[in-house]
Amino acid sequence: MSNSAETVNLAVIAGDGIGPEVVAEGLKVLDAVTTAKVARTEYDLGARRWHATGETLPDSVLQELRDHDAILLGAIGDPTVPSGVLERQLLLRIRFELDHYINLRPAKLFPGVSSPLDVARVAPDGIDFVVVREGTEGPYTGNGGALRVGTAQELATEVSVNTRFGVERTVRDAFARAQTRERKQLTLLHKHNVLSYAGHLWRRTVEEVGQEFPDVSTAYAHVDAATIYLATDPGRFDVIVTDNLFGDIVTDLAAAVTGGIGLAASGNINPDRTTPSMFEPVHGSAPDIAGQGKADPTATILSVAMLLEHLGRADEAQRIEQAVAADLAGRGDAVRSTSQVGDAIAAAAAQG
Ligand SMILES: NC(=O)c1ccc[n+]([C@@H]2O[C@H](COP(=O)([O-])OP(=O)(O)OC[C@H]3O[C@@H](n4cnc5c(N)ncnc54)[C@H](O)[C@@H]3O)[C@@H](O)[C@H]2O)c1
Ligand SMILES: CC(C)[C@H](C(=O)O)[C@@H](O)C(=O)O
Ligand SMILES: [Mg+2]
Repeated sequence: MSNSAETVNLAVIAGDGIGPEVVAEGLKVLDAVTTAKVARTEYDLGARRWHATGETLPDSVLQELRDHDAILLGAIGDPTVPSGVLERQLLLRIRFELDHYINLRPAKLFPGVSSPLDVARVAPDGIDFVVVREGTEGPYTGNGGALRVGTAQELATEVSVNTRFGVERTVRDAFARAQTRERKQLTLLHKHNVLSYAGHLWRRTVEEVGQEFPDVSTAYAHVDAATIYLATDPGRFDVIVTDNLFGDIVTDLAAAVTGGIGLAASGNINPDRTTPSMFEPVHGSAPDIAGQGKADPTATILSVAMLLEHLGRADEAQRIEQAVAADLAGRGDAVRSTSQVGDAIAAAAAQG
């Protein structure tokens, strides 16, 4: 339980595309539910700033971010900026510099939410799992290069970096999460039939760390087969642990089968709490619907719940989850704007 008088120093990066639209609703719900004094600092980062100044993430801003209790991010990325510039130099830089080694992505099918799957047939007991995605290694480290660019002899490499240290801390975190859940089951997703060096490190680490968690059962699936199971038998998963890239891909699929990307929340977490963790929807800036009030803010609102939970305000997080669950149960086919969804959830959360 939290001290209701506490101040939460929150850094807000609304970002690009639908980012500002969904963040506004996330903050609306936060204000409706929390008794903490929220001191917000808004950071103008993303495409607008890059065009205006050429800056992505100045060192001084990164330093300021460190002084907050948590960060709320909307989305980064814009078609007018070369692909990868904002993603790498802004978003990934924050995740790496703040050592967000756990990218936590719950996938839960809420009652009343329609899935493209025939859930009654393929997941009669429901879908409720969490992906523990490694957040600071894998092919995301920028370890690679290109030679003879633009020629017929062009060569490009993108090396996946996996350290025992990085894999072990992720796997241990995933086991610990599995231990708190009813089914206590951990599945490693990898591709050790082909990616032998990294795959065997992950497999051995799961075997070894698993000795510390005898009550957690373990399973393994090659990531390609896992996409089959996510579509045909998603109820089999409880906690998934996987590397950075596989985790990115399977969490978009996980979102799709649990009602859509507009509902999928995430946390970039530093479990050691040496830096502020950052919470954001799994989705991107959705340039195709930006500025139209069509974006579903639910993923951001659920990310705010994860943020509150992380800050020890579990009761407030639960109130948001309950308000979202009630809203989802009653949604039907009605088309509502981004702010109408936010208003409804904020009102329910305030009462809860
Ligand atoms: N964490 C992030 O900031 C993040 C995550 C993913 C992608 N991106 C970036 O976003 C940009 C667009 O990427 P993309 O198109 O591949 O992925 P995207 O997630 O932005 O969009 C994929 C599809 O989902 C829809 N969608 C996304 N969020 C929605 C919401 N809240 N409500 C309703 N529909 C929603 C979009 O309209 C689109 O059809 C790229 O620059 C990409 O690099 C950023
Ligand atoms: C935009 C990109 C760097 C990011 C990722 O790959 O992690 C996104 O796809 C996500 O899922 O948060
Ligand atoms: Mg992604």
